[in-house]
Amino acid sequence: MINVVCAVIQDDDGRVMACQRSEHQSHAGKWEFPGGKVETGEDPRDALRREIREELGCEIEVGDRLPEVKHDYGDVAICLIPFVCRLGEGAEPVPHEHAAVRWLEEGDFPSLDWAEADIPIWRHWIGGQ
Ligand SMILES: Nc1nc2c([nH]c(=O)n2[C@@H]2O[C@H](COP(=O)(O)OP(=O)(O)OP(=O)(O)O)[C@@H](O)[C@H]2O)c(=O)[nH]1
Repeated sequence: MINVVCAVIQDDDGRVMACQRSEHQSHAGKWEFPGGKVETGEDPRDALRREIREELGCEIEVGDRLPEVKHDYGDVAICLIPFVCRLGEGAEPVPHEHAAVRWLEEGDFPSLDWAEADIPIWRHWIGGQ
């Protein structure tokens, strides 16, 4: 089981950032929350800040942890750990690895083709809003 952290980044209008995996990544074309694998011994929040710097070239403020989702893709099983986040002061995210970035309103979530592990996360998110 691989621990993967992801960021539910909220803006001031309550919209949330979603990223589309690019064609040279696994699960190409699927939408996800930005993040990545936690390295051995790494604090999950530090891992998330590191991944967001790599993927979006910016700083985030990492807040509350949301319920994790365990999902077996067959070739790999992950434990996906989401955190509620905000962009850092003056941050301007630029996708370095993803094919696209979108800011979603509540009604937008069901229309995207999500990575399977992410579906319980956004359902929990919009259920709690
Ligand atoms: N970052 C991220 N990864 C996710 C999410 N949902 C989900 O199933 N994953 C999966 O978790 C795994 C680890 O993510 P990663 O971004 O570090 O993967 P990677 O491209 O470096 O490695 P990989 O291509 O070998 O899988 C991938 O298999 C990815 O598809 C998510 O919301 N965010």
